[in-house]
Amino acid sequence: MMSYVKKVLSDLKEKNSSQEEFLQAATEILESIAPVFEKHPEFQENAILERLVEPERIIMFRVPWVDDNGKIQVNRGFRVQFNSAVGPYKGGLRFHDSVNLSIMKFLAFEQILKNSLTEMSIGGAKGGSDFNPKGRSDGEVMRFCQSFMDELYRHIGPNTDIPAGDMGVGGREVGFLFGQYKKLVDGHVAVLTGAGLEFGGSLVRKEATGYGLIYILDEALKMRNETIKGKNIVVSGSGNVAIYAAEKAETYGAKVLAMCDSSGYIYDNNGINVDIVKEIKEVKRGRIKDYLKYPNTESAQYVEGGIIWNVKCDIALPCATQNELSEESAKILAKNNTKYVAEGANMPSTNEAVDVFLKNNMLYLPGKAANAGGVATSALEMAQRSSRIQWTFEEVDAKLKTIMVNIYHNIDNAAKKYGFEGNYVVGANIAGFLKVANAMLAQGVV
Ligand SMILES: NC(=O)c1ccc[n+]([C@@H]2O[C@H](COP(=O)([O-])OP(=O)(O)OC[C@H]3O[C@@H](n4cnc5c(N)ncnc54)[C@H](O)[C@@H]3O)[C@@H](O)[C@H]2O)c1
Repeated sequence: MMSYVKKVLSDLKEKNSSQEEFLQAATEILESIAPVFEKHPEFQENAILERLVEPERIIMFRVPWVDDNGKIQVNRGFRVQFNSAVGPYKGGLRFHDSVNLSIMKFLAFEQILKNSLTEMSIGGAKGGSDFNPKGRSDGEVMRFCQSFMDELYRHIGPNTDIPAGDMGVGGREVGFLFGQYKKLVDGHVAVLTGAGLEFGGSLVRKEATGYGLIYILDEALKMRNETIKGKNIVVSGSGNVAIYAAEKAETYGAKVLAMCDSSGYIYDNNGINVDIVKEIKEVKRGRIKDYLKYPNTESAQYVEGGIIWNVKCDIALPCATQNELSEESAKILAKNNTKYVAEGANMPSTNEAVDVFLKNNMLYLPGKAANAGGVATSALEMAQRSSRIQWTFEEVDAKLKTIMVNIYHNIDNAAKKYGFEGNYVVGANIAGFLKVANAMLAQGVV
């Protein structure tokens, strides 16, 4: 059934020739689910793939705002509402200068399958802007968020589309976005997750993606009679996902040797103090090299512009951004005898890097499964808001853990069922796809 996949992919490439990241994600996903079409000819008969690769709706809009010097700035806003077969559109907003339509589409496409894997009845979307909050004042970020919402509000709602945070969009930005939405619709509506605890947010949401990554990794290791305890870990990034992955890994008895930002990485053979990284990134909004200015960090070094994957480790956790781990870096990991790679970020490893992991029999947990804890906890936030109940930290954390353990077994079983035992690219894509495809089939040609 590769011919069906090939045909859809070649049409897709022709129509979207400049959308590199989107084509990269689509190629990985479609090629890995090819075995499904032998067992399910009804999917081809009903043009499920042709429909799946075309977003239901894309919104692009102008975001004008005034900076602190009184100068007018113009950014571009996006919302890709890719698939609502399983539930209302759900997916984060990214504010970063690299944002473009290709990146939005790849993220939204991945999100469809990820959300399906959570088993929480949410469809796939993504949005954002080429605005970068880094170096901007709170006032500038607020005015940008207000202008962004002035357009976005008419396209979202608690039963249609519920955005959340992503890179560059944390608690501060969600607060400003929600404030403007509430004013425009005159209602305290649950339309953004990642909300502050004072206005409908959920405990554990902030920690969820990073914690979830460690929970699924822990389960995968347990199944191999291994533990996280005593392992050396490298975590790329130093943002929301990276910080809480590092924090949880340390409580499980691992040592985090290195973390980074887009300028360079810090390295400490005695283990990174995650509380300092939290202070730098969450409070000071500074750079990772500031780590060395803190007390008791004498054994740490900062490597400007270096590739973090050169640091020898047992476990690699890419938690920064797409395509941050190249084929060359994957070969270095393999040479250094790294046995486990679990992705906190979305598509951080290139398709060639993934081939290296699989060829070297490394355990590889792809982002759409391994970082699904964030969106799953967003769905738990929605459940709490609609029932007007607030669960305790322990309750939400326990549910998150159960979800991650279930995802692991779900992708493991799907891989086995289709004859690809231990290949979680195949396992995650097939398990995620089947639910969406069956929902689309049931709903007719819409
Ligand atoms: N926040 C979530 O709940 C969530 C959920 C699932 C997936 N993700 C994904 O995780 C990744 C990180 O998101 P986040 O929410 O932690 O964002 P964030 O903005 O909090 O942090 C991003 C981090 O990546 C670093 N970074 C960016 N570009 C880099 C580069 N080229 N090289 C090295 N470092 C770089 C930044 O310095 C920062 O430390 C993204 O791929 C995002 O889509 C996030």
